[in-house]
Formats: sequence, structure tokens, C-alpha cells
Amino acid sequence: MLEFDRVAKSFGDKHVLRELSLVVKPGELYGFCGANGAGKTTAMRIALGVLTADAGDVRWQGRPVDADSRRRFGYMPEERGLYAKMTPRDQLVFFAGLSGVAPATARRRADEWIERLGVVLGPKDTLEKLSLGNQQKVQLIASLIHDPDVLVLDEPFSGLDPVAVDAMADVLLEFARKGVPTLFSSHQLDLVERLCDRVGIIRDGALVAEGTVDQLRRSAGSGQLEIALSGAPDDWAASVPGVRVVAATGAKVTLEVEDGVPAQRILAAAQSMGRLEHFGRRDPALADIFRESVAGSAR
Ligand SMILES: Nc1ncnc2c1ncn2[C@@H]1O[C@H](COP(=O)(O)OP(=O)(O)OP(=O)(O)O)[C@@H](O)[C@H]1O
Repeated sequence: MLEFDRVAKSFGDKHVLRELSLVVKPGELYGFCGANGAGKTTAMRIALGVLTADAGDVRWQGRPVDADSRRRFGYMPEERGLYAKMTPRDQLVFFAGLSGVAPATARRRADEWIERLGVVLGPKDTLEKLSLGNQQKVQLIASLIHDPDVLVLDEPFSGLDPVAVDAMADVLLEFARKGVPTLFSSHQLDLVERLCDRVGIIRDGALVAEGTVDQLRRSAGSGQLEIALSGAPDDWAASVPGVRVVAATGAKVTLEVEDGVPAQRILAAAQSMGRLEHFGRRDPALADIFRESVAGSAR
């Protein structure tokens, strides 16, 4: 498993990571979420040795990560590090070679991955001739071609079309099934919600929420109701004690319910105001939990 243990990092007097601790277990897809500047890339760079922590440890299989263990990491950096003037195949073989993969094996794997991820390229195309999405697929292949034991991917899904997102998601799930732990950052919370076993939300360099999406939902409270009425005044819910209107679209309102207020009482209040079209509980989306968790950020 991959462990961040009280990792701290400052740039000048700016504390970017404040004793960040998290664990990515074998076979787990861990979604690393946080507002811009929260510290995700910095944490990943420390895991890969691009930056050094001021304090704390990153451990792989119980031992501090070093140059040797990093050769078994698959890393997709935020600054995509490919060579514009090389063909994708040549650079994939080059990257694989850095991790000790023989050229013939690397060429075979490169072709298989290019086919599988549907990278559109002509035989002589250099990387710069490819669309951004296709370049991104090549970057992902570069992080996978040595069949790594652990994956650290900085926004692997950004800029991909939905078909490419699905192809990439399938690849990550396949690695997870093999027992590979994957830490990936993303702002695409619907995708994180769909894919991840666990999610960590980082704010100002420390985790402020962590768990499965269901656990996060439960801790966010299930006290939201969605109610649609016809024939009621627009602001009918404002007069109901024990609730707060969090959204209103057309005839439908979403209400946050205070602890201890029974749904029956709200149902009765709604029915006295108009004809009931819909009444149901609403589970908060990961995006709602995210907004709640990052609210109050100093930045
Ligand atoms: N080399 C550096 N020197 C100074 N400050 C830095 C450096 N690298 C990162 N920072 C600062 O550290 C903070 C965290 O940045 P980081 O890139 O880790 O955030 P992030 O969570 O990945 O954000 P995003 O979602 O925008 O990619 C930011 O305020 C950034 O400006």
C-alpha cells in the first residue's frame, strides 16, 4: 500500500501541505479531490521524488519510497512531460526503457496500448501533430507501459472525450483488479463518484473529508428532501419551521431538514400548501459534499 504519513511542505512562508496523511490500499482507486491550489500536485510530486518533503514520509509497502521503488511507480505528471518532436512510439519505448523494459517488449506493448486506447496517429506523426486528447492518452500509456505496481496520476481525465474517459476508466479498473493501488486527482467529481473506492478531499494541505462516497454522504447528513408541489405559492417552504431552502427550480424545492424534524411533519405542511407531485429524499452528490468541505477555505 501507498502511505502518506504527516507529509509537510512549505514554499517560503506558504504552508502547502500540513501533515497530510492518507493511505491507498492494494487494488483501491483513491480519488484525490480539492480546490485549485489545495496541494494535490505537490503531494504527488513528493511521492515521486520530484519535490522533497520538509517533514513526514511517503511509504510504499511499509518502506520510505526511494529511487528503486519509484521505478515500479506509474506517474502521470500534471505538466505533461512528452517530447514534441518524437513519435509517440519512440518515446513510449524510451520511457519503458527507463524502467528496464526491453525494446522489443516495449514496442509490442506500445502498439497494444495505442490500439486499445484508440490513439489516432499516422505512422510518421510526431507528438505535436496529435490532438491534445490523443497526446494525453500517450502520456497515460507512458505511465503504464512498464506494468507498474502503483499508479499516481495527476488529472488523468482532464481534456478527454467521453469515449476516451470510458477507455481510461476501464484501464484503471483493470489495474485495480490486479491489486494495483491508484491515487488520482480530478476535478471531475461525477467521474470520481462513479469510479473511486474511496475519496479524500484536501483543503489547505490537509484532508478534511475521507471515505467511500456512501460514507461521505452519510456524514454529510441525509437530511435533504426534494418536494414538488403544484398550485402552491413560490415561497411556500419559507414558512415551514425546521427547514432551509437550498435550491428551487420551477415547482421543485430542495430542503435541508434540521436534526430531529420528522419528514412526516414536512409532508403534512407541504400537502396543506398545494397538490403534491413529488416527495423524496435526496442524497447529496459528491459535488455538494466537496463544496461543503472546501467552504471556509482561507484561500
Ligand atoms: N514550486 C513552487 N513554488 C512556490 N509555490 C508553489 C510551488 N509549487 C506549488 N506551489 C503552490 O502550492 C500550492 C499548491 O499547489 P498544487 O499545485 O499542489 O495544488 P493543486 O491542488 O494540485 O491545484 P490544482 O487543482 O489547481 O492543480 C499553490 O498555492 C501553488 O501556488
